[in-house]
Amino acid sequence: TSQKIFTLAMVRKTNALLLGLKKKGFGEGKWNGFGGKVEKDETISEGAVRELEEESGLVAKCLTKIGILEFEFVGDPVLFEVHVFDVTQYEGEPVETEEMKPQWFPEDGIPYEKMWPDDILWYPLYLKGIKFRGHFLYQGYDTILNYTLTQMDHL
Ligand SMILES: CN1CCN(c2cc(NC3CC3)nc(N)n2)CC1
Repeated sequence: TSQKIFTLAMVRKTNALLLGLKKKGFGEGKWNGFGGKVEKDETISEGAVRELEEESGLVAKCLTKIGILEFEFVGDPVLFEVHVFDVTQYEGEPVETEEMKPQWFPEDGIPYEKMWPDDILWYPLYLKGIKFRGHFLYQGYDTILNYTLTQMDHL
């Protein structure tokens, strides 16, 4: 199988999480962190910083790798590998862009029903500061056939 590397930056402040409503493309209509593809000439974290600024206007000053999520789709040989980062120090205020409409959510008010089905499984670990590696087998884009989610001490 081939692997496509993506980034996902989760921006947090005291008891609140910044999510963006994806306005077009993959994941349209879902709330999510900010991210995209990693270009050939950049590291994964450089890609995460670039996508966060492109999609939200925020400039990450400090980001921590907190998870790796692998997504497999029945019948599709391409494996998605999503590198998840926690951003606690940033410059600027979130702005709506062509891609994303940003909104702060309280940690106990995450709109899971309007997010990818895997989020409700790994967000609780993320919000407790637990680093994780997960592998999800999807059938289509709405059904998780099975998954593994493992706590990691170092990423
Ligand atoms: C550039 N993006 C970043 C976010 N990303 C995903 C995917 C995902 N589930 C996969 C079944 C699709 N779940 C979350 N939370 N994010 C896809 C690629």
